[in-house]
This record gives sequence, C-alpha cells and structure tokens, in this order.
Amino acid sequence: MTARAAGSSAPPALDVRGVTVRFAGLTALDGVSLTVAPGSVHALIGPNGAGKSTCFNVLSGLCRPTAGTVRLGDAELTRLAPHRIAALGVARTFQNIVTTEGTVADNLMLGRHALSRAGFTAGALRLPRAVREQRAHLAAAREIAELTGLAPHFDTPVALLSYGDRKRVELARALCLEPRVLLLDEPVAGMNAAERARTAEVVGDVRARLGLSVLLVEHDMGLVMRLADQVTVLDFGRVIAHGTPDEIRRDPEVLRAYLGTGAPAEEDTA
Ligand SMILES: Nc1ncnc2c1ncn2[C@@H]1O[C@H](COP(=O)(O)OP(=O)(O)OP(=O)(O)O)[C@@H](O)[C@H]1O
Repeated sequence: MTARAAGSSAPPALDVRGVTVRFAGLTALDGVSLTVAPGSVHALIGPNGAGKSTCFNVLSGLCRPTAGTVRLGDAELTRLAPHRIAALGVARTFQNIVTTEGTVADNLMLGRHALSRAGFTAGALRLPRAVREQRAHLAAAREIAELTGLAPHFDTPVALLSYGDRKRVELARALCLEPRVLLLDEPVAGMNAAERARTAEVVGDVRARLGLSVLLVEHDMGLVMRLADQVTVLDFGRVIAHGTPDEIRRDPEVLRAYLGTGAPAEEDTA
C-alpha cells in the first residue's frame, strides 16, 4: 500500500478546541473540546440530538462553527472546504448513505479519484503515465477490499450485496482516500448482530494495520466499549464526560443523561 496508508508514521493528533455551532437560536455544540490521540479509537457518544453529527459535520467541513478551532497536527482545518479537509487526511462515512450503484471496484476507485495525479485528459487518451497510475490505484483498491473483507465481492454490483457488506463498501471507500483520521458515523446502524460483529472486527483490523486514528459515533454501546480507547460524551451540545470506556460506564452524569432515552446499555456485538 502507498506511504500514507502504510502507517509508517503515526498520524498527528486531531484537536478540537472550544467548538460552538448555533442554528438560529439553538446551540447544537457549546464549546466542545476533545483530542483524538494519534492511532487511537475515540468514541463520541450521547443521546439523540446531543450534537454528534453536527460535530462530524464541523470536522469534515460541512458545517462552519460559530467559534472554536479544529487542527490536525500543525494543519488548521477550521472552515476549510470538505475536499481540502479530505486532502489533508480526514475521511468520513455517513450515517444514512448506503451505496447502490456500480461494482465494489467502481466505488473504491471513486474513493481513489481524489488521489489521481494524471488528470482526466491523460486518462481519456490512455497515456502511459495515466495507465500506470490507474493500475496502481486498482491494486490499492484491491488491498483495501481485502482488509475490509470485500475482496470476494470486488467485481460484484453493490446492489447484490447484503446490507452489512454495502455499509462496509462505504468504509472501504473512505479508506481509499488513505486517511490519517477516519470519521465513522454509525458504522453498524441497521446491521444484524453478525454484521455488527464483523464490522467491529474490520474496524479493529484497519486501525491496527493502517495505524490511523478513528473517531467513532455509534449508538451500539457494545461496539463502543469494545473498540474505543477513549470516550467523549455529549449532552445538549456540551461535553459532560470524557474517559476510558470503564470510567464512562460508571460516570453518574452519563447515566443521568441517558435516563429517559435508555441507559447506555451494551448491545451484543460479540
Ligand atoms: N441544520 C440544522 N439546522 C437546525 N438545527 C439543527 C441542524 N442540524 C442539527 N440541528 C439540531 O442540532 C441538535 C444536534 O443535532 P445532531 O444531529 O448533531 O445530534 P446527534 O447527536 O447527531 O443526534 P442523533 O443521535 O439523533 O443522530 C439537534 O437539536 C438538532 O435538531
């Protein structure tokens, strides 16, 4: 795999400082700070409406914060356009988007598009440089397919895959950007127990093999507790707790925040 994905050097820390987002009178995020340590899995949890998706939207450039900063190492990400944030090594998946078009290979090659250097004209004319580059991208896409368990389906139309596999195509497509930080928005939402367990395994493998950092939004507490090194808890746009999964499980503020929406009980992802 190419240099950035090989994990030869640890990714820089993703540092979120005092981020506030207001939507016409509603404060969706209120001075949120958290740091995703290099190479760690960091979970962002909280009841419905707590601000998790808004936080992801700020980190990926879809939403401009009213105040605060986001940095990846020395690079300032605050208010950059989404494609510039992706180019700096932050890739994301979306909660509700599940691919239905093209083959697995087509989708992964779309993920490689941002890394193409040869340009459209050179590609269309099949100039040698463009052909070589295309071959290298295809090889990288195959490696990602292997890592995410999609290799047997590489040439299969995604419409024919199970829901769990289709959601993993999204994860694989984000990985094709060779990110240093991966933002996973509810990667197991809607999956059955077997699919959730498989995805948890894939995320663990991805982190171990590629050495990237993962920020994870997920309602499945079993998955969070199993994968996360650190957990930040949001409630009504504010950070109410931060710690290891064990500390979070016992935190009275967290238990209080979840009362009425169901305590953060662990679902079975084993
Ligand atoms: N574009 C928007 N305009 C106005 N309000 C918004 C907008 N996006 C989010 N909100 C509000 O901001 C708050 C935080 O929403 P957000 O979607 O970030 O929460 P969440 O923690 O991701 O919730 P869930 O777990 O249900 O996905 C909610 O009150 C929501 O209604």
